Amino acid sequence: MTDYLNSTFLLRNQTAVFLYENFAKDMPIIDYHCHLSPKQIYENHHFQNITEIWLGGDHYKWRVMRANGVDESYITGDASDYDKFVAWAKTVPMTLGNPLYQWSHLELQRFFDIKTLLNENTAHEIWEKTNQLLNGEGFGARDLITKSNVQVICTTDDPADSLEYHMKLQADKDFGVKVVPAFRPDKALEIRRDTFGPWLKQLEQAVGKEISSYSDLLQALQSRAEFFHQIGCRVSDHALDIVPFEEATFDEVSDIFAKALRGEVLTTLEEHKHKTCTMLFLGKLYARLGWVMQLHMHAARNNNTRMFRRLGPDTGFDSMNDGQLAEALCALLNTLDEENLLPKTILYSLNPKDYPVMAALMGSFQGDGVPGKLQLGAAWWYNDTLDGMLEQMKTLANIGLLSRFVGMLTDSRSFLSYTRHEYFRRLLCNLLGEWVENGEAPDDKELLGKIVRGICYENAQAYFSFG
Ligand SMILES: O=C(O)[C@@H](O)[C@H](O)[C@H](O)C(=O)CO
Repeated sequence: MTDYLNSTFLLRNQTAVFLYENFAKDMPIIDYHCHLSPKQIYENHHFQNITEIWLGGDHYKWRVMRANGVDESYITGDASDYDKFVAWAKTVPMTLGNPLYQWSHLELQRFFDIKTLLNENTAHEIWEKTNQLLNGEGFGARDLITKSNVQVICTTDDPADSLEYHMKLQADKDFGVKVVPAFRPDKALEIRRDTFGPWLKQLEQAVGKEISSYSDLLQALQSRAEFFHQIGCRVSDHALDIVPFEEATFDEVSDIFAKALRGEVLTTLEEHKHKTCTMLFLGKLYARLGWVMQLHMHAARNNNTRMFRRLGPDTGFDSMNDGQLAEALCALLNTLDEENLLPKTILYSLNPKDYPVMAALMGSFQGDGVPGKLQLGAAWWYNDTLDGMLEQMKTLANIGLLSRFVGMLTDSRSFLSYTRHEYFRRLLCNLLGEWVENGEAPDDKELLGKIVRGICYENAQAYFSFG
């Protein structure tokens, strides 16, 4: 059997190998979007076993286990951790072709030095070896981050969050990794969801005052954003499953907010007016703070009502929205730009049909002397696959500037997912290497090295200015 995932994994030509070894492999990681727990980082959480760290919250794995016919009790149910791991081990061979197959073995190799293929027959030995290591020194959350050469971690945080653990981490001079929050005010926009009322109470607690008007809401959001800024936040994040754009006066939206506070049902039009007005307020706020605005668009979340009632969000029952994007997104960006208050913005869509639309639209708003002011976001979720990453990079190269791309992120809930950066860096170097060896690009190692270093690290360092 060939040495699986060997040193030239995904590097199919000599130029690719040279670029990866000399310019990509050792660059630090700036993980500017993830869902890791700042509490677990602060506490250097030690994981009981491989099931906790690998399967504890990873709905990517849960989805393929379901598709493989595994009973829910072995996924999110009450089966033992060992039985859940065996169920995953039985599934892994069936994932061949899905990046989970490569990621799983890459993680076993990079963190546990295990080169054995995971399957039902090897499950027990791998369970034993991984748990022995996890229960020893050097496998706490902080250790895994440090081993992965991570320099910055951007978690995903609600405006009402106390940021207790971010502050504790920043006071801890023994931990050399910067852990900063990202401002994710989705619940402020989702005015028709039943989460809105309870969340408003949490926000009132956080700002120490009642929120009884739309003006109060905006003041509270601004106050929290300024607090987040003090704690090092330089990026916001929005899940815009659809991009609404319905202009309305401040008074109209204030009336809509009052109607919601009275518990009255809002129309879709009223919801969209609220979302549009709030997004415009926040976009201008981000521009004034110098933040980056991330828009995660066209997810179709929580499709399975029965399972949503049972398990809640982010449990593997999401898919892609195939709606239209161009007009509303252009109106949002243009309205902000007209006041010279369009922030640095990263556009993600869960539907790759939107890549050329977003890449072309970006070109209408680049400028202000900021290289890559608008970014085509890294291949997201169902697209962070070999094909998806290549499609995103090729679209950006064809329509915009790949050289100014701020590169990969893990977007993960697992501390073992940093191998996704390696996977991406290998793909990037192979893409450039193929262009060189096909004669489509010059064999100019200085230029190629500058571009590779930029996409792997230097562009993100300059773009996010985390300090
Ligand atoms: O940030 C998001 O909305 C998504 O990334 C979502 O959290 C999803 O669960 C995910 O992690 C996809 O990688």
